[in-house]
Amino acid sequence: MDEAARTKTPSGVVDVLVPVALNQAYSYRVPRGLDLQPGDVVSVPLGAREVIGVVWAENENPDPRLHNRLKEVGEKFDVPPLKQELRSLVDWVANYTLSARGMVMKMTLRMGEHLGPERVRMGVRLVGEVPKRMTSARARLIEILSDGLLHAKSEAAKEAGVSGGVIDGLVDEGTLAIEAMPRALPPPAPDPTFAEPDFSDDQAVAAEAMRTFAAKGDFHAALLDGVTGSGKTEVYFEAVAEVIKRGEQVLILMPEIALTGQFLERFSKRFGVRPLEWHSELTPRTRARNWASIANGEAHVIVGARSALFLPYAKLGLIIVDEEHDQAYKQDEGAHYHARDMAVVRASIARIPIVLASATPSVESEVNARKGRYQRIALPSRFGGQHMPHIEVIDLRREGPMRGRFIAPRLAEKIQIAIERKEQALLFLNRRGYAPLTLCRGCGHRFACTICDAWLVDHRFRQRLVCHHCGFSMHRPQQCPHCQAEESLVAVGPGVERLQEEAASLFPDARTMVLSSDLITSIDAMRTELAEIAEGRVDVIIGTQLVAKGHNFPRLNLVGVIDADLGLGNGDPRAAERTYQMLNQVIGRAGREQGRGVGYLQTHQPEHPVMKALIANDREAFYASEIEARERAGYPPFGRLASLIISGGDRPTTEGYARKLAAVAPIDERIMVLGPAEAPLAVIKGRYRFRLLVKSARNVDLSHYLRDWLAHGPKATGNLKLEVDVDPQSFL
Ligand SMILES: Nc1ncnc2c1ncn2[C@@H]1O[C@H](COP(=O)(O)OP(=O)(O)OP(=O)(O)O)[C@@H](O)[C@H]1O
Ligand SMILES: [Zn+2]
Repeated sequence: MDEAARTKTPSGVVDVLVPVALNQAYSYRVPRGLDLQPGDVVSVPLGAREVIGVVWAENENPDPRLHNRLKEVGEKFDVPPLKQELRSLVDWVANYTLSARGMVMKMTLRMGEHLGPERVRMGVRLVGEVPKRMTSARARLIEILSDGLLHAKSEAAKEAGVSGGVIDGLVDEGTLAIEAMPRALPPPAPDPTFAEPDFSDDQAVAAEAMRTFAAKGDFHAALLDGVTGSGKTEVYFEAVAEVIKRGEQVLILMPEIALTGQFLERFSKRFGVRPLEWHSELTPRTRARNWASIANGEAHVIVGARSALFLPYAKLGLIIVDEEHDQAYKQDEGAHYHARDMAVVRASIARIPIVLASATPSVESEVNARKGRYQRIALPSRFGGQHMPHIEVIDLRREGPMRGRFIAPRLAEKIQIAIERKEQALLFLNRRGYAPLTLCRGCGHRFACTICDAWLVDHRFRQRLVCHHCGFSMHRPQQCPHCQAEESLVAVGPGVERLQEEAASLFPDARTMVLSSDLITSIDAMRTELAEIAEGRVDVIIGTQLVAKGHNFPRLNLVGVIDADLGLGNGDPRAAERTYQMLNQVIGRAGREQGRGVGYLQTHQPEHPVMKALIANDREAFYASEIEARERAGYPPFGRLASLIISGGDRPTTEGYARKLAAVAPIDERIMVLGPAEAPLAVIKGRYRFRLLVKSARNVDLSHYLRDWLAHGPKATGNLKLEVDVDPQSFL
């Protein structure tokens, strides 16, 4: 209906949604001669600015008295209109997450400043004799163009450090000629039969199920549930092949850009070309070009971070959410949305299939599969006859390392053996920096952030003490600022940098590498480091969660978890699930291609259900107990949660507002409002934080309840801020 039934706008007024924090669309007059439809991308005046917006609806009954006061639509851009499917998604997400619709819409228009068809760029080429009158500017330019090739005009001028006038002068004299630059070619199409893999028996069954699943069209969801190293990627590529054969587009969502390096290569081995990428580090020009080729249907397969969900696909036929359990899918700034859940919404609106893939499914998806809402496609064993890693416990109460050390003797011994065998070892510790706390041995002074309720983390590599919440940093002083004692400061606890120091002293001949997000300068640099590991040029890898998931390091057979208890017991209802997933994933990096993988868990609580399930490799035990616990407590997916985070510049006002808000919560027997309680991170960036937790039965429309409540409740004025997080993942 979008593209087909194009008629003039009879009322002469359209409602345009603009990319600002507003829910409603504004009315604008349609200038004579312009034909506008819902979905068209237009420019409109907004205050003193001109902004890009999207026609959301025709305004059929504009108020005639307002007509002359309405401003006019500026231009209509020459890009495909946003389809109904995408506009419905925007409405849905805004409604569900209580975010401003304009801000959700804004995510669909992230194409940079270049809008419309790519402009023809002019190039310059050396074609004639050198001129009689030479200047140094002319000489530099001619030097650059001496290869006789066509150079972009603006770039040649920039490189030579000359103005466009110098080029024009030489064109007039016949030395140079101006020609149009050829357009970038559309991305080549992936070939579904380029290199079909030989599947194992298990894989062949799953691959067939994938093809059938993808061929059905219409909305349905599958959980591709396969142990680490089972070949989930190879198997879901079969669904991708099926859909590109039909000429439709595929979106593959990845939680982290760190995972995409190896993925791009595997994709091109299977399909002959690379997929299109979408993430925050694309240059504006590439971003604009990729946006356009997604919108006009030239792009076939798009691999992207969560924001790729809101792109204007011309004919989306399948969505795959890889590592669907990953927390990184939740956006916790601006619109608080969960990209996996919203991907399911998009698939259902667009009536297309969706695959969620994971070795450690979220409890939500596991329950959906158990209840038959999602089709389960399982890969119960590793590819190539490889065994699942064997897991051993190192009980820190009995065989821990000596004071100030973090690698237990037994683990150190095993690493030494691995190094001698020319295998790799991975030490996992989900803590950036050198030490999480610095204190004075003399007076006990602890270094804390001045504006957050947090300790400063010692980063030796950068030589600073850093707050992980606001970025505040300071030089590590020589003496204690409190008691003035010299050389009295000690680092307490380990971070990955400190672990590297220990590894270097234990294994002096080994090559060690630390991988941690704060040490990464660019996506390219990170991909290079990961490739070096995969090639075996590192013996001991020390990393945070950045190395925990998805990677394939052929020579890695030993994983040591330095502090398996780190994520447990902080009162977070998802702590058990997250710890299970994280440890399972990281140990799953071991023994993928040759030899038997072993994981060592250093823990103080080997009897904890999560540790027991991991040690016994008993996934069923974990899900059964976790599902039961959630059901008993009415936690998701058996109930719903939302949190309201109230922050402000001073404690009494903030708490007072939180109390007033809680007091006016509408009474509903299916809903409980808990709090206000001081947030675990009680102060961030000098702002005091309180939380209200709203808990309801599963069948309650919690968004509706919240909207109703907030519409009637006291407003967050002045310095106060209220953030709504429906389906919170983080409880800090
Ligand atoms: N049929 C196959 N033929 C050749 N190689 C395969 C096949 N299946 C899997 N592999 C290889 O086995 C390794 C593991 O596969 P893959 O990374 O897809 O596993 P996974 O299930 O995604 O694991 P994880 O959950 O740990 O990320 C990869 O190197 C992959 O190329
Ligand atoms: Zn801080």
